[in-house]
Amino acid sequence: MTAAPQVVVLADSNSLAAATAARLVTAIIDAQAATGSASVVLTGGRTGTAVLAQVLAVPAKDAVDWSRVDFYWGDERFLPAGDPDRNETQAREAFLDHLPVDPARVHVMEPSDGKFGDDPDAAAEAYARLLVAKAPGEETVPAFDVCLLGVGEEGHTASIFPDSPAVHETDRTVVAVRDCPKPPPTRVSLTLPAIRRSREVWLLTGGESKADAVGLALDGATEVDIPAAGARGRSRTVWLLDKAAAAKAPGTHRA
Ligand SMILES: O=C(O)[C@H](O)[C@@H](O)[C@H](O)[C@H](O)COP(=O)(O)O
Repeated sequence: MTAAPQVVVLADSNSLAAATAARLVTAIIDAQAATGSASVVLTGGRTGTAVLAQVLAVPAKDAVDWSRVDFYWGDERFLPAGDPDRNETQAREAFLDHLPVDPARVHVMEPSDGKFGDDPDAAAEAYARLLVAKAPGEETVPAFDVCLLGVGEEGHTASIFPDSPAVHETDRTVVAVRDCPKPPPTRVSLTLPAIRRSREVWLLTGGESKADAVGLALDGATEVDIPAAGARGRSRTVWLLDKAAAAKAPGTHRA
């Protein structure tokens, strides 16, 4: 079992996004210094997208070779390409379109009008095959340097919801998710076994509506009840919170 999660509490949502963005740039610089490249799993949601937008304001971003970063998604809303609600669309607008990334290293989950049409299972299987192709040796998922994840009010992360088929998935690395409580209803998502291949998992969330889920996740809740509790990195798990979301977290030191 990996080390206990670290908890970092920032004053408010703006400082949460800014601090996480700076941390992400440093993590990418460190990864590239060690291996020549970096791999980051992006998340949807307001907090995750705010972090990406803040990266553009990090002076050290120019020390990153953005052409040698592989970008993946933890989940995607299964919508037509370019739909404003797609995580890909929001990430491109906030961040990817403003940096010299290598388009071949931006690994999107297929849209509902893409190669596989309106078949989320086929899109999920294709993404799983991509992960195998990018993974070392016999592994089926790359060892992502950083996996960014949001957290929902009831404890979901990526598109893995409490007591859902996705949270009980132990074999597949990517699944189609239907009838999601959070719209849109159909999504494609990494599973917890895939997320746990990450070197570092960063859960980032703010606001008092998340305080209950955060408190339960950090106080021993099962991943079936609170899927975010099962999102653990192999070497580090960090919860990046604002004060409101940390209000019920056990024993946290507030920045
Ligand atoms: O596609 C999505 O909706 C996200 O992947 C989802 O997991 C999100 O990160 C959380 O629901 C938190 O969203 P907020 O940060 O907007 O509360």
